[in-house]
Amino acid sequence: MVFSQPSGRNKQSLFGTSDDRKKPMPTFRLQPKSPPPPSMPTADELLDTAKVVALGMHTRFRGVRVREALVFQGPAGWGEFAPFVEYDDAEAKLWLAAGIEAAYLGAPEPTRDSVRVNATVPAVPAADVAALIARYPGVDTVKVKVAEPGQSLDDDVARVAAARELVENVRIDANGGWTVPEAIEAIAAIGEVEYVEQPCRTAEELAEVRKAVSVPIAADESIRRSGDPMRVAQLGAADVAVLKVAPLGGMRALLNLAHTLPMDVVVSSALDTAVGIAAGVNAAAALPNLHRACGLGTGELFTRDVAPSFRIERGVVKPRRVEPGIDLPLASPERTQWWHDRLRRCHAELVRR
Ligand SMILES: O=C(O)CCC(=O)C1=CC=C[C@@H](O)[C@@H]1C(=O)O
Ligand SMILES: [Mg+2]
Repeated sequence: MVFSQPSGRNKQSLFGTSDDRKKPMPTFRLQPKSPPPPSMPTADELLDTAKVVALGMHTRFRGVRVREALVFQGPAGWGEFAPFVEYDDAEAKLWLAAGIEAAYLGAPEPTRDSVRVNATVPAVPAADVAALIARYPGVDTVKVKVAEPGQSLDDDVARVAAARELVENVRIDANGGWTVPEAIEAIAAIGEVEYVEQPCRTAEELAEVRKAVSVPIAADESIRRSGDPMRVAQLGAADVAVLKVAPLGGMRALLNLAHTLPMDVVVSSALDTAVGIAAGVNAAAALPNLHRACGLGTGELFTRDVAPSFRIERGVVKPRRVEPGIDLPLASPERTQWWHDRLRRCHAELVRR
């Protein structure tokens, strides 16, 4: 597989271009007049510069206590390969495509020089919310996790109330944890929010909840894990699309999808290291329209990152180049081997496409 060199707005990715937005799903093709394209990097080339890191977290987040990631360097910068450990190769290969895009093609053309971010509050006790939000100077939006297994609706109501006391705009994320009746009951108990992200598991359930409540509904897993991101739009299941660079296969794939979806988008992290966050910030900075705060402040959840976290000032972050340091918190030799093997399998799947 080959792809073209970066060349202004017509840069191409493994999965599409940022300005050829009529296509419903990104496709790979060459530009006839561009300079001879470099080869797709081999797995050996990627592994030559690869570092596998294990980053501690302040609080457990989506069941993760230690975030593992593989980062590698290419001619355009650093890329990240960090699909969650339970994902199979068919899903994980998109994350590799995103990392290769960042390291070998670089960022799409920006349309803005800063991106508004939200604070992210894991399913912590209400008493801990203020200290978490304090890590996000100047933000006007907080995303609060709800529907955590083992917790009650009262816990959710208390956590959201604690966030509301500090920040004007609150959104909640249930990660598909409610049934339709539970979602309707919980939304009534929690009250006014900016939106409810993925209240239930399926797009059909999201559509049902959306009909029954007045608060906006956002789709996350129904887009990034469904195999058919347009289904949410066809079913009228959401008002907002939460888009993540790595699960969608790259910055340009995200831009293509944002262009095609008939709704507001929010760019969010996939619990990325600073390398992956850079790709998220670059994608958000390249969107022609962006009206809501983005979930790109998750560097604050790590005790240590591969490079200094994106500094949040007055509620915004700015695109920047990220260079991992030399003194990294490396994973064990066994885990490193596991990630190398996984990268080789995903690379083989990408080449086979
Ligand atoms: O959107 C945010 O504020 C931060 C990112 C975030 O919440 C997530 C990142 C990674 C995995 C997910 O479980 C989670 C989400 O569901 O949106
Ligand atoms: Mg979510």
